[in-house]
Amino acid sequence: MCSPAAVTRPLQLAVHHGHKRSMVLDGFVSGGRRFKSGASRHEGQKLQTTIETTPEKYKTIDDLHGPSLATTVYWLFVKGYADKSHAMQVEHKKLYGPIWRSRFGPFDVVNVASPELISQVIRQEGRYPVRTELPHWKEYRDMRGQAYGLHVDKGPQWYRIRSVLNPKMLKLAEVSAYAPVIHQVVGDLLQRIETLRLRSQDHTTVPDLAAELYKFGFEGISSILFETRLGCLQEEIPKDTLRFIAAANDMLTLSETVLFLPLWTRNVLPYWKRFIQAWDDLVNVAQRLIDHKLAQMDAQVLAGKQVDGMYLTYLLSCDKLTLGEVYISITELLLGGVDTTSNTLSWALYQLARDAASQDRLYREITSVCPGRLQPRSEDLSRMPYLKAVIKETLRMYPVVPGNGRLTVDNEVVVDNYWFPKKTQFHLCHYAASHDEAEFVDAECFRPERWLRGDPESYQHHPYSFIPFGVGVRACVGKRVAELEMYFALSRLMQHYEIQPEDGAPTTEPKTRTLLIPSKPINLRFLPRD
Ligand code: HEM
Repeated sequence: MCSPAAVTRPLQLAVHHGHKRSMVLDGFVSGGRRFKSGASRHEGQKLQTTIETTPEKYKTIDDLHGPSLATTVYWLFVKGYADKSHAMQVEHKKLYGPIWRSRFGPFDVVNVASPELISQVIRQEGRYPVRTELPHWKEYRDMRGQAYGLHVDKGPQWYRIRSVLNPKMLKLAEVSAYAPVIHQVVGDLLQRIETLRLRSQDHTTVPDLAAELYKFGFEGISSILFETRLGCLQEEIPKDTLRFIAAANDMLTLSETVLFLPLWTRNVLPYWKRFIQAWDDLVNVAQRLIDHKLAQMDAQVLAGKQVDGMYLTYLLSCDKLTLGEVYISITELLLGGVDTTSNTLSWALYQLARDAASQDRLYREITSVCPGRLQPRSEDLSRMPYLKAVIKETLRMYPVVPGNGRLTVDNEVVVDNYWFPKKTQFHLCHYAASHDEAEFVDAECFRPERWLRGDPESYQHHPYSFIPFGVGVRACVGKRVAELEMYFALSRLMQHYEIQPEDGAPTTEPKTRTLLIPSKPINLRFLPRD
């Protein structure tokens, strides 16, 4: 039961599964010890030395426990974890401990599920971290002679692209420039919610909220990336936009399927052809929108006018990427920015609807900072700690990317006294880490308060127990934009409506479809505030 009183239990800090030797990783003392609660546990102590022990003294990947192929098949298809791999992380951690090996056909993966071990992997990720190989994406790019982009390019080439994409995505001051366009899109979302609510039988219920928020996510990120509106939130969605939305969805859904299927199935089953078609549609629409912007910019230059704009204008005019790289980069940013933001918002609203006290506290904070339904500005957000805490707590409970990856490329690594060769695929179990009771007391309960500094219910946790956007140079490039979209959407929805679940609505569990999404439609009641 998620009772408020239970939160005050102090964090239990146990010595992590008997591993005592301190290890030097990437210049930081890491070791098996867990840090005591408080700031010091977050400060790795810099040392000059390197791993002193020779590989022979370590255990190897073959010493790791884990499910066999048959056991994995049993878990996935008999026990029903095929669409619950987030929950399988938790169960496997209980069975095998915080590090285990899974083999499934051609896949051979080392899972790490404690914050300490996740930090050990990340700290050895090198200068140009790689998440995983995407051979099917590369094959498509090669077929069409396209640029590789963020997900396929590696090493210095990846870093070059990433360095161009970063500044106007990750710097807070730069991202604030997108506030007006995000507010426009939030305005459309509010209208859409109002229309749907009034159209419902009880004039309050909006059915399948996640589907509406998906359109919001698509419109929001497109309006920044393409500097144009696509009309996703209109009653009649333009045909090209529908094709774009369908292509993004198909590509992401089919990406997993085609990776698992053997090559010979491509001539028999429809999936590979549909995967190619989805990519073609995606890139074609993106290309057309970008070419249109380019033509506008050329016209401005010819007319002797100043070329001004936002993200796309910057990418097209900075001369640091080829046009082909701009096409692919913008498409990849779009793919990263739709479901992630929208699903997080869906879960936040789902939890707030069920927790009147949290919703009330949030509403009071918003009205005190932005009275009379004033639109929040970027600078107002620093006075809205509870709003930020709500989003953090949502991402802790429902990390939309429930598992991340790191493929060791340049070096062998040592994790938890095991030595791993180059080309080892690690799976970082974000979900298991952020649901660990030792890190987050009453981990299954929604408690935004735990993120408030100075609040009696706040406490320290290991920094790697909560990394929903990843960390380091490869971390999410869209973090700042995602946060701005979610803060603005949530605060303005709260200004206009009190939200409630439908009467007798059952709890909605998450399921994994690469991302962590609701397993069934979320229908919520939107009651207008005075
Ligand atoms: C709630 C929202 C979001 C969450 C939780 C999220 C989470 C993540 C995570 C966990 C990664 C992997 C990081 C790593 O490997 O360390 C990632 C990568 C990425 N994300 Fe996001 N993301 C979100 C929103 C966005 C948005 C809005 C965009 C686009 C503007 C975006 C674009 C990307 C891209 C392009 C990458 C790959 C970066 C690279 O490989 O260099 N994401 N995201």
